[in-house]
Amino acid sequence: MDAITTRVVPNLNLSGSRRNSTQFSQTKSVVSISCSSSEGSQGFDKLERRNGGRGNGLLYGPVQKQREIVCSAGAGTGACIYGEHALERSHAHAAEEKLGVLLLNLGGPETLQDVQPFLFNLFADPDIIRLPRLFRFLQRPLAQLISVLRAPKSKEGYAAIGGGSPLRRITDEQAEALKMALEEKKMSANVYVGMRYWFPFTEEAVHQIKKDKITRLVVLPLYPQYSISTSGSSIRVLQDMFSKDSYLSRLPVSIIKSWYQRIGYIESMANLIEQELQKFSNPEEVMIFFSAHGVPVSYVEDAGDPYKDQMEDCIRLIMQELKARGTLNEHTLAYQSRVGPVQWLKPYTDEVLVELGKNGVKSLLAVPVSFVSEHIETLEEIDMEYRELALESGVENWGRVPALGLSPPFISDLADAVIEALPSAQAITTTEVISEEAEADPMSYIIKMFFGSILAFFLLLSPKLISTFKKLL
Ligand SMILES: C=CC1=C(C)c2cc3[nH]c(cc4nc(cc5[nH]c(cc1n2)c(C)c5CCC(=O)O)C(CCC(=O)O)=C4C)c(C)c3C=C
Ligand SMILES: [Fe+2]
Repeated sequence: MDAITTRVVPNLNLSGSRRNSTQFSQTKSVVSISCSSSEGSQGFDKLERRNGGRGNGLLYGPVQKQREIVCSAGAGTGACIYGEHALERSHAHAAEEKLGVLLLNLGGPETLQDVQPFLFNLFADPDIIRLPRLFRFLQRPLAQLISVLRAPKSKEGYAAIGGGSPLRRITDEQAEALKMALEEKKMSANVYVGMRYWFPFTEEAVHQIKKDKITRLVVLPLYPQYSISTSGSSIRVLQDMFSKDSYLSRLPVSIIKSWYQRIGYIESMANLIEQELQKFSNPEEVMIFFSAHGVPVSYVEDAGDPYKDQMEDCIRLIMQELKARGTLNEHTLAYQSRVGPVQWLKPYTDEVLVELGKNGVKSLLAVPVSFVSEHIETLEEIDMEYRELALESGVENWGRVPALGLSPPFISDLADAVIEALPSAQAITTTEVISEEAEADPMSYIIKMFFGSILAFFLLLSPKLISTFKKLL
């Protein structure tokens, strides 16, 4: 049969109800392209000059009006599975077109000096600290405050793993491996890396895509499950940029929003789990302990983040695969890495570890499941903090599954995901709605910013508040 079978996982409303706030960033001497992320990033211009090679000479432009957009690119939320003929067609496209793959990731500080500006960029993201609209003017002063207070603790963590995050190196290696895997499948493509909070920033990658005159683009966030705080935030930055540029707004784009349900990913995870289980003296007695990065409960309950549902579905699929292979171990899922005073998804990894130890569980295999590279939360939080906690609580045998990294079946499956996504690429169409902030009088924004900064300044000077914050962070 010639029919193309397409399975599209239900769509997400990416625009949600969030609006970007008008952003003031200083006028810079060089503006390669006018990219106005709603959060001017710290370290971006300064390090640009200092390091030259780290970026592309791309700097933020002066004050820009932000517009909310409704995006229709890459219509499917998750995997689109196409029949043979669609694949043939996409190979034919490859002959005429210049294909690009944009890998989106979080980014991480490369040195201890990078930690505070990296944290500023993270907390200045309205998808990370979701303030009510009335208080949005406090986003940047608050990000400054929290990043300064959080930096010492984060620095300790990064110091313990060698003084910086390995994320850039690993993501670059994954990009190279993906390019080769695509070539093996007779698909030639440029693969770009765009980080959300540190070098190379997404804006730099997009600038390069434009320079290279890419004619069709697949966007692949390196997060298996979708969250507003991760893939959602990176995609929003892209939407902002694409909607303001005549070339980018016409470029056919396919966005793979989540891919945890791909059989290649599930099998690769099951392979790693089986390999690590074999290292225990009694593999069948080991509890498989999935530890996912948490998000605040309000993301799921108020903002409709599908992250928790997708995570649970992901664990179900991995366990189903293991069962089919005759691996019948018990398992549990908990959430790690909470930050700040609000409620995060439960159960919390640290609390469950203590409980399991008390209940007599002797062997545990930790499985990081929300990320595909080693990073601070695997190398420091799991391998050091949680391991120690588990051993203190009565667990005797501890193991940890490595992140997928460059695992060949995993990279090969990512290449398949890219090839399958190509035919559905379409231009990002935008319905522009001028946001309230953009419509507002710029003077009132300046006044709000001024008083917000004063407020944040006094908060910063209050020792009592600082100690309260320090306890919370
Ligand atoms: C799926 C993965 C991730 C989700 C969901 C996520 C949400 C989220 N994170 C923070 C705060 C911090 N995250 C930090 C580092 C960090 N986060 C992820 C992944 C997810 N975050 C990764 C891979 C990394 C590490 C990068 C590296 O350098 O190796 C940090 C900085 C480190 C620290 O101080 O602990 C913070 C802070 C929030 C608030 C949030 C959801 C709202
Ligand atoms: Fe995080």
